[in-house]
Amino acid sequence: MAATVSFEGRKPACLTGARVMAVLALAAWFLSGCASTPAREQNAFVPLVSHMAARVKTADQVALSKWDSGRPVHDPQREAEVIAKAVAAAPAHGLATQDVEALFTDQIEASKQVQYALLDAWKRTGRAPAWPRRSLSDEIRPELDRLQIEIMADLQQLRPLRESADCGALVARAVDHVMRAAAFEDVHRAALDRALARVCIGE
Ligand SMILES: C=C(O[C@@H]1C=C(C(=O)O)C=C[C@H]1O)C(=O)O
Repeated sequence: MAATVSFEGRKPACLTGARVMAVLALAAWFLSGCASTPAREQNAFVPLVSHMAARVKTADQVALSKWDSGRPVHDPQREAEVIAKAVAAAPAHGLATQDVEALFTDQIEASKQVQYALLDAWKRTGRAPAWPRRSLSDEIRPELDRLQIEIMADLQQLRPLRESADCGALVARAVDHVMRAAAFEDVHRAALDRALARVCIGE
């Protein structure tokens, strides 16, 4: 046999049964660890973080629409509407109006952070990407309204956990999970951190 010939009849020390078993066990342990990583990341904050990330990502389309229309990033009337709608829905979700006002102020700030960053980048090159255009009033804002409803429902579910000692760590892990799954860019990640600023209570 080739192996016998090449080792001149001696069984190589590195191929003892015990060592083979040890290597296999190590591989199984390593693979089981890899396979279970995403499951561990499925903590209770993942839905909220996903919806907030989707809201942050929508800012790409908002920025593009504003590039085309020349409208300012900051629209105080729309912001007041967004916050008023969320605050009106707060009692039905068992949430304090001040809490909801703070959380949606953060969502809006996060959106503007992305918009300013993208518009600046486009100004530097003198052009915006050739993405398909979507209407701000008929498509993008209604999508933001839908995400607002999802975010409110998530917040209702998370009420006790938001006050727990490990809230910050759970949120941070959820961010990592969502960012990896969606392959977002640095600008979105920074804005998502901004959006999440007041999710944990009593930090
Ligand atoms: C998203 C927009 O841009 C800004 C961000 C808003 C938001 O995140 O809801 C609201 C108004 C604007 O200040 C928009 O104009 O619709």
